[in-house]
Amino acid sequence: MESLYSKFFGVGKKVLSLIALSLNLDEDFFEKVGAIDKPAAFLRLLHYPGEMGPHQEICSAHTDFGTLTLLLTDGVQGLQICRNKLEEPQVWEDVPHMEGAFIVNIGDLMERWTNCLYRSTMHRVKQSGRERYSMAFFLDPHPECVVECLQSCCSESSPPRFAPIRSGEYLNERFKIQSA
Ligand SMILES: O=C(O)CCC(=O)C(=O)O
Ligand SMILES: [Fe+2]
Repeated sequence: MESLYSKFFGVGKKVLSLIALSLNLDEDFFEKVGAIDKPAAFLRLLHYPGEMGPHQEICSAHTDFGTLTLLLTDGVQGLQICRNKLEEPQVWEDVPHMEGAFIVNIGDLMERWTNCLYRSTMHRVKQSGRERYSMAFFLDPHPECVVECLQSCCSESSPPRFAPIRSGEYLNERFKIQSA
């Protein structure tokens, strides 16, 4: 489990360095500000039994709260994304399984950092009638990490949409709402 965690961590770090380069930042920017942190990053092992009652969605539509999420599934279909979460009605697309590939979901804190340049991915899991296993690795920043609009993501015509916030404060609030 330890080495699996380290592998996910390494891939997450690499993806974050590519995102940093795409934003004209140093490649280790997110690492330096505490966006990637042990043990804030955590791995969730998921098992969906084949028969889950009358509900169509076995994991309802949501965005993940943190920086990035890496997903590995056993290939059983069910995961869907909505490319434009603001559109009504929402349009859902199946995420095709690619052997050996990670699925990368952008989280809400990355959306805040980039002033919506990178939008957090709205996703859900629909029941397929088949048993399904997946692993989700959530890259959450250090609780003290302050998430504020990046210079390269705002301008006079596109001012910051979100106030700076400490990651711990933001995530606690989201978890509280989720479990209410
Ligand atoms: O099982 C999956 O494919 C997705 C799980 C998920 O979105 C989550 O745990 O946040
Ligand atoms: Fe999720």
